[in-house]
Amino acid sequence: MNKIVIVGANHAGTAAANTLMANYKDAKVTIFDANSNISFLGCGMALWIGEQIAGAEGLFYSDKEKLEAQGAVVHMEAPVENIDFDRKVVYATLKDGTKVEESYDKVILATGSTPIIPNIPGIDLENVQKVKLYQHADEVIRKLKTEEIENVVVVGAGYIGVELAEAFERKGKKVTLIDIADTCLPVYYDEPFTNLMRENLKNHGIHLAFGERVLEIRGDQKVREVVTDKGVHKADMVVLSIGFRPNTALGNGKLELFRNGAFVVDKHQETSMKDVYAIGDCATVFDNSIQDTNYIALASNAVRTAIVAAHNAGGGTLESAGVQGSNGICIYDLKMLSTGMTLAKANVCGFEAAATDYDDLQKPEFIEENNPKVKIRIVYDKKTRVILGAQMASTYDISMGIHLFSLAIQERVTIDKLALTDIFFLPHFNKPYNYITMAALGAK
Ligand SMILES: Cc1cc2nc3c(=O)[nH]c(=O)nc-3n(C[C@H](O)[C@H](O)[C@H](O)COP(=O)(O)OP(=O)(O)OC[C@H]3O[C@@H](n4cnc5c(N)ncnc54)[C@H](O)[C@@H]3O)c2cc1C
Ligand SMILES: NC(=O)C1=CN([C@@H]2O[C@H](COP(=O)(O)OP(=O)(O)OC[C@H]3O[C@@H](n4cnc5c(N)ncnc54)[C@H](O)[C@@H]3O)[C@@H](O)[C@H]2O)C=CC1
Repeated sequence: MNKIVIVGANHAGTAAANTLMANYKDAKVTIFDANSNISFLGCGMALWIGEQIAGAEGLFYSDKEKLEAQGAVVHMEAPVENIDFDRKVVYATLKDGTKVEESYDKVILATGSTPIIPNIPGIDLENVQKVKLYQHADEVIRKLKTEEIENVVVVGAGYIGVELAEAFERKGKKVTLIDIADTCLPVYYDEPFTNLMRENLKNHGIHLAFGERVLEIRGDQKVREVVTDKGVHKADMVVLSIGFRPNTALGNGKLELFRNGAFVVDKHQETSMKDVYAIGDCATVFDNSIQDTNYIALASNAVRTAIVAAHNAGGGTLESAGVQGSNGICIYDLKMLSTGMTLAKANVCGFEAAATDYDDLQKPEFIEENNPKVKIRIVYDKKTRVILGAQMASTYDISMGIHLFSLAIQERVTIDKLALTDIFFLPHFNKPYNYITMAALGAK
């Protein structure tokens, strides 16, 4: 028997448990999670808040019962308080207060992340909201139902902030979106693309306050305004979305940490200590675009890293292929996708990088319906010609295209090889001179 304890059972922990129980019959899996629910798809939070879906029911895909039906022992509302890595024992408190000690052969840490909370005055005022868990979204929705929430200020115009700004606007709120950077989504896109999203948000009446540093949140008991270095914004609710911080307190000085505090793992998802694995938002990833260790908090990475860890902890051998941080967003029908590095980031990282851009229609001009504009940028290394990143935007569903670039970065394909890659043509779908080919051919 191989005793495996999984700490944290959201996307990463659940995927690890499923993989173990499907493939390793001798694995005795015990799971602890501090929360009362698991598998909440945060990606559906904006759709739920903006009432684009009927409710939250469909945003869960697993629970204690499903995991137990496969053979796991699952403790919910049972925070793990300490791990003795030398004795290989996990210490937790169960819901009824019972203290338990669970020994293991292998432990998988899937403790995820928590939202970063800025250290500014007024942060504890009523109606200053975090947005990570199901409970957070539920609370926001309950408060939105009251008449008193008219002005919503979203701090952080990354993926969560932009998605929630749309959701609040759909609910008829006056929305201000603040970012310390001078644009939205700066982590994922270069200026030609962030400009598209900026215009999109502005055209839907969202007030943009980019390049502003939040100094203070003011109110009586409840929040009333947000003060930045450039002005004051009225606020009945403030939503904080300035990124995630990995939850790694259980490492307790024993495990090597990355610069942001994430558990450093190798390509088997093993931490600096043997038989201790870490997956999902609490761990690092190998980023193929920079060819180095990085931190990229995504549910997609959580699932993949979990599969790798589960096979290695279960007794098999599986190496991660690394990741490119591929991602996408859809705001009022504008779809944007990116993978790897932006040009700006590549240059900051010391690459001699260049970008090749192409704007076109999705299909030949003679297709008069459902034929929107598309925009693409491919970032490559001028010296090696290796593709480093790609960005795409359209109101057309071009999302499958970004996977090609994800694989290209993973496999270190050059821009010249991509230019000659066999890309099919059918007018119902695309052009004979496909924009991917055209952008690649345009590389200097
Ligand atoms: C609003 C929103 C939208 C998002 N949209 C997307 C998207 O579209 N695409 C995408 O790829 N990603 C998206 N993400 C990111 C994605 O949700 C995270 O990357 C993902 O949740 C990471 O999963 P995880 O299991 O590693 O960590 P978490 O989801 O953080 O789960 C960690 C689990 O560990 C438990 N835990 C922590 N400490 C302990 C302890 N000491 N003892 C016991 N249990 C513990 C917690 O209770 C929790 O259940 C979104 C996130 C949010 C908030
Ligand atoms: N569609 C998707 O794939 C989604 C992915 N996610 C993931 O969840 C994680 C967390 O998302 P976010 O919180 O949106 O992080 P993020 O990293 O996407 O964006 C954070 C934003 O906050 C800004 N910021 C940082 N400090 C600030 C400050 N003090 N004041 C004002 N602005 C500040 C940054 O400039 C950045 O624009 C990310 O890894 C993200 O990729 C979240 C939602 C959707």
